[in-house]
Amino acid sequence: MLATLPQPVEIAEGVHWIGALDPDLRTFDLILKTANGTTYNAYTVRGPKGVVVVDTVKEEFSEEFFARLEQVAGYDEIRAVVLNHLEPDHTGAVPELMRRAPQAHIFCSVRALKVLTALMKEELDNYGYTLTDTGDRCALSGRPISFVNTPYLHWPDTQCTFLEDEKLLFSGDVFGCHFCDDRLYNDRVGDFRFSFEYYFKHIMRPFKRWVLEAVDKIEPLAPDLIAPAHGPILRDNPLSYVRSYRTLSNSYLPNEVEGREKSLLVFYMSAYGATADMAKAVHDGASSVEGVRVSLYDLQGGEIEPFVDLIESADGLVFGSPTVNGDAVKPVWDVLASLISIETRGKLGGAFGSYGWSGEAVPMIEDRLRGLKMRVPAKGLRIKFHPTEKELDDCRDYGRTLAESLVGKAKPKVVDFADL
Ligand SMILES: Cc1cc2nc3c(=O)[nH]c(=O)nc-3n(C[C@H](O)[C@H](O)[C@H](O)COP(=O)(O)O)c2cc1C
Repeated sequence: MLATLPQPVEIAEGVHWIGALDPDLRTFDLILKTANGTTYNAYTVRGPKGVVVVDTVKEEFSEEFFARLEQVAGYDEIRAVVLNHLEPDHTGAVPELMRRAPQAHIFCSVRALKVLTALMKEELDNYGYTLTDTGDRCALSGRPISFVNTPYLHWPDTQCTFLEDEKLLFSGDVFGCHFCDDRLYNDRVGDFRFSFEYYFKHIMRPFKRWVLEAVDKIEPLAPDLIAPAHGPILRDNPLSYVRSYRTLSNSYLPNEVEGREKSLLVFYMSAYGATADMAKAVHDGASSVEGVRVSLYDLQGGEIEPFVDLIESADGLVFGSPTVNGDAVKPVWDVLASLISIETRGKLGGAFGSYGWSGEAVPMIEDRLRGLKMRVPAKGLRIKFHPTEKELDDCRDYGRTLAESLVGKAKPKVVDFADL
């Protein structure tokens, strides 16, 4: 039975897990699926001078959290509350905890102040708080603790907290995953590798460059134990999870070797063949530019997931969609929506498509590309119904212009047939 752990669990000398289990959760933060629910891990550290609470739980699990906390500490013993990440699933019980232990001093990262203020509102004036940065050290409850800021893993505010005498890293969402199993430890729970990688892919991947910076700071600490805010506590070979963050981040980094050929992907959808003909011409035009490798994909024939990996390592993306009922077609939107888990800033973008009378699809796609912080160097190409030979030349020109912009021969050219 995985539903409840009645007692706090001592995971190191004077350190207790006092979190909550949520085995029935199937969707997290609207975007993540979880076949195994999740946990909201919170901890206490007892030292000669009192108790530190590290993180809390989602608000609806507060009762469970306070019940466990009360088994290991009195509220008047709590000297500090460390907040590694201020997302509501870890801070839901913080306002009530502070009311019960108003003498406690809050520690969170410099970048967390705005979220802390939003969380506590005017109540924050009642409490003391310290904003931490990498390398800050102090003796909380009489035990040596240092902080490691890990910005953008996965919010600006995130940090890890290192209990030096136990070499225990409280890592917040870093190295976490959505996997609920009341056996708690990585060497005792079921196989959760898929969950760990899925979490990385959807939560950490867009910030992979920040992940690499964080790993550079964490690896030298050589933690003996990693206690994340979700999922199993990593006591068996904890450094392997740190290294796997490095490997995963590197695997998603585009190949930035100077002088390599650029990759341009052309995606399209077409009901009657007009946008398909445009796509082939855009592809041919782009392919005529030396140093650019161009690939053409009909979205009718593919699952989206593998495209996302291709897109991450590509330098440019062009989308072709007919206008249907004043919009671009759903498979195109599906790809564009799935780009939230990857880094698109600075990639080249373009759009083209056939239309009948109003032609909204192309400008709508361009807006989305700009919203993803992509560079749209030439105005998108719209053609009424089936393209003529002359219009196919325009498509080739458009493809060539985009490809030239990719290899630096940029002379952006405005091609607009809206008035045809
Ligand atoms: C169901 C349907 C709805 C359409 N709605 C629009 C529209 O809102 N605006 C427009 O400009 N064209 C509209 N069209 C016209 C198509 O965009 C046009 O036929 C186009 O050439 C189709 O391109 P394709 O051959 O690549 O599918 C519509 C066509 C269909 C079949």
